[in-house]
Amino acid sequence: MSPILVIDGLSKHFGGQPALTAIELAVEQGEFIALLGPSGCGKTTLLRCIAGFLTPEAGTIRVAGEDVTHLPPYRRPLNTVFQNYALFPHMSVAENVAYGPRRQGVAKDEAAKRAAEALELVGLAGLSERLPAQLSGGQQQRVALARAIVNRPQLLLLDEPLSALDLKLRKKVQSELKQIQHRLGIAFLFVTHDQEEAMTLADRIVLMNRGRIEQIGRGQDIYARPATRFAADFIGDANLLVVDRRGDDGFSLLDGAITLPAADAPQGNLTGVLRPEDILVTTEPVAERLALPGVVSDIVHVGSHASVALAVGGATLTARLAPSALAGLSVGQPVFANIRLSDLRLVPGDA
Ligand SMILES: Nc1ncnc2c1ncn2[C@@H]1O[C@H](COP(=O)(O)OP(=O)(O)OP(=O)(O)O)[C@@H](O)[C@H]1O
Repeated sequence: MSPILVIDGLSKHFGGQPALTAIELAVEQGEFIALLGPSGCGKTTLLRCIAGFLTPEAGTIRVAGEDVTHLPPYRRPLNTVFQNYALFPHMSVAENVAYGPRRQGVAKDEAAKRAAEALELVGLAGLSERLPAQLSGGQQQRVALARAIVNRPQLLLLDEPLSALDLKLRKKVQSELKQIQHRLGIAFLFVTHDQEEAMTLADRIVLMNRGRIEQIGRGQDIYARPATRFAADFIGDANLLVVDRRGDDGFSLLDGAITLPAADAPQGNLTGVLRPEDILVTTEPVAERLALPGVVSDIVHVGSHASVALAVGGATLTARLAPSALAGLSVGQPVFANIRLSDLRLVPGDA
């Protein structure tokens, strides 16, 4: 199967400032992709270039094998669900969904049939005669989705479609959205700045920073093997440590820096990434780990686990502990932070 979307060397500037730089991306048919990154990193700009609302200065965009870079939005075989999915308040749900096909000249009966099918797909078949004001926020969101899929696009772009919903409803609509996407079998490109949402929904995450792609991969793979300091910090919690090459053969934590044998460490500035759950906190040193003596400086209970701050070797490390491992620990207590070299990931850039 050839990819549904291929982006090659895409760049976009606003007033001389780069908003997107050399973007390369291929999305497979039926894939759920999350475009994730902090505010201002270029997610919406990338989506708008794909939709055709912005023209890039360089690069190409291919959808279903066709170069659409210079086609107007309505000629592209895709559709977009926007953040504020304004429905027509005076039209019924069914009329809202049939509106697009009707405007394209589809006969009334056929448009109504397509709208009914789209509403069936999003699970709203029973509510087609209601007005938008008679629906919940989540149901309105599904009407917006039905409107976007009524013409069966091959690719659906979604720009933070759940951001107007409160947290509880958002979680519910997330799982519905995933099921609908699966049923439809069309590729979704979903913009979010919420890493948990991206982890929950996406087959693969495209992590963006300052107009560039930092890393592409499954959420759990980016978490386990971040390619950059930014990726390590953005996906999940991380202890980010300065790496110091001492040239001796020891691995230790001294003066706030991880020291490594020079021979083991790649060239350039490096950050050591250590996940909180990889630190074992004990009162006695653990064999076959580097047992670093330290003191508990804080304990914070976070739902199902506790976050324990440790003053160790001039650095503060955060460990994640299950409640059972907490027994007997208190602030000010001397402990050992036991770590393994194999759990330390070295990424380019300063800590
Ligand atoms: N029309 C515009 N004119 C000038 N600068 C713009 C325009 N649109 C976006 N930018 C700038 O381009 C950069 C990327 O913006 P973009 O909206 O793509 O970010 P984003 O990742 O979607 O952010 P958010 O999560 O806040 O929506 C930002 O620095 C933004 O200020």
